[in-house]
Amino acid sequence: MINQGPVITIDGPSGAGKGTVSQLIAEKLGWHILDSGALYRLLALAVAHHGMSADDVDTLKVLAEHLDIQFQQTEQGAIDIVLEGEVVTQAIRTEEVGNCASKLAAIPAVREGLLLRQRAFSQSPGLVADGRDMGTVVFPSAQIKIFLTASAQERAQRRAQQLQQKGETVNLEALIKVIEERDERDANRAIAPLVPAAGALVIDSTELTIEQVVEIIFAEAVKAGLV
Ligand SMILES: Nc1ncnc2c1ncn2[C@@H]1O[C@H](COP(=O)(O)OP(=O)(O)OP(=O)(O)O)[C@@H](O)[C@H]1O
Ligand SMILES: Nc1ccn([C@@H]2O[C@H](COP(=O)(O)O)[C@@H](O)[C@H]2O)c(=O)n1
Repeated sequence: MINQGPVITIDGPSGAGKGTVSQLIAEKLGWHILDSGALYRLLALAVAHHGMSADDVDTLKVLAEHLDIQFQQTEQGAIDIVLEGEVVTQAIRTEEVGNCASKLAAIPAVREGLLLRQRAFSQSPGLVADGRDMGTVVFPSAQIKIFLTASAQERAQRRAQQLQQKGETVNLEALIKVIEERDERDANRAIAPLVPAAGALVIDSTELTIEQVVEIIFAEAVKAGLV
């Protein structure tokens, strides 16, 4: 693997705060960011758009390798995610797309198809990589490995708040069930299951604020001489 700079991996279950924390750490360090879940979500959307079958694993692998994706900076400094020419930044964030992504993510050919694309994000001055297998499979030599978790109840409440802010109606019990199902599938699949990487620092954020989590990880970066 060509490593173009240091890597901090942040793995963990859905809603643990990986994306939020990765963004803040990357901003603080001036590093690149990889939201690997977005790649699985984009693939799920592309599969639906093309009416493809999840059984056709050879075609899925080719699609994963060649998926036409762009991350475009907007004038406001946000990132637009573009799939095959269409802005899908919001469309990929639904629980339905997350669930389809999680089903595709259990297929070895899909993971192989996305592997090199993910590694290509490792560029100077450094990368913060958020996902499920960043520390175990994609960047096993990462300088810092974090496993960020929180109780399913807390994660569902955070997700509910997020959805309510977007004007969506939420059934908390149903959301907990969906989150637990996704956890179960991600943690028990045969390939690249969601487990803490060897040597990972496990952070349970159930009782922590976003700022406290960022502080802990930043302190690790200082300790490792990355800052
Ligand atoms: N420690 C925290 N305390 C309170 N809210 C938090 C905390 N961490 C994250 N959140 C909030 O929880 C929600 C989910 O966070 P985020 O999207 O970062 O999770 P995630 O782990 O990336 O989830 P996914 O894997 O599904 O993308 C966001 O609204 C975020 O602001
Ligand atoms: N490294 C990864 C990242 C994600 N997945 C799968 O994609 C689903 C959606 O991810 P989000 O982080 O955007 O919620 C997730 O449930 C995983 O099944 C993965 O397998 N590996």
